[in-house]
Amino acid sequence: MSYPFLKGHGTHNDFVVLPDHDGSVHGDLDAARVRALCDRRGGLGADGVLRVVREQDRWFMDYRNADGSIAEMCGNGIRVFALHLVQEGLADAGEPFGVDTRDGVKTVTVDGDAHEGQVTVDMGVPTVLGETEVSVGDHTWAATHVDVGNPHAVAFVDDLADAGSLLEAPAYDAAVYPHGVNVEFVVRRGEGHVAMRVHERGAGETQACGTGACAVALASMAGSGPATYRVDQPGGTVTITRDREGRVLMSGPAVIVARGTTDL
Ligand SMILES: N[C@@H](CCC[C@H](N)C(=O)O)C(=O)O
Repeated sequence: MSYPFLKGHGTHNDFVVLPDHDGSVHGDLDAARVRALCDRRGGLGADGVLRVVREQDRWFMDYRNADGSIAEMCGNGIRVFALHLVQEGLADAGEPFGVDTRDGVKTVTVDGDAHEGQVTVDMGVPTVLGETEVSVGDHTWAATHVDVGNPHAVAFVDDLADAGSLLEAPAYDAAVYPHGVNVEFVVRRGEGHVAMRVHERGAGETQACGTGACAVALASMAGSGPATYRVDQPGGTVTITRDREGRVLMSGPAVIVARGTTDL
């Protein structure tokens, strides 16, 4: 069976987008199909899949990692998802609208010029849950446990190269993260400015992680007042702002690079 897809990315964290408005095309989307779509040699290649579903009066982002696992939320994915809706005339640029996720409804705004693909997402109020540890080989770092709807461990390192090749998942405390964890390695670049690498649960090292950038910014901010951080990643930069109420806004680019059909 042939069905439509799009390919897009947010700071080079890339996704296959599957329009499935009434759930009739991919209602049975299983892990094996997700893995086939995300396969970088035998498939379309991506870090994850975004299934676009209409539920009652809202759009639902059904997010899957490249290994077929389900995650609660994807920060780069939701920017691509929102841009897709605007480009298809299903939502308006310049107007905030809600996108449902497994972590609840997020309010997104695609900038007035949809071709620029700059999207802001209200990520809610992430929670800093305390200290833990992560390891790569025989190197262990203290890390901050941050819940951005999905789980993160943020480790400050002397040099981003200290994390090594990241071909393997860093070791973590399974009692703290019974469902796995996304691990960010961070260095400070200056006032309100950090750089990071990430090893994502279910996808390996990716070029960027939106929820990870929020976790990193929160772990970097002193106190609890308003603050803005620039977060550089191998695939690009996002801006993270915490407001007076502790809500976190993420702004960054989104791009749709291809549209087609696939038999996968
Ligand atoms: N790349 C995403 C996060 C995707 C989910 C993550 N791998 C998990 O399993 O929690 C982002 O941009 O936030």
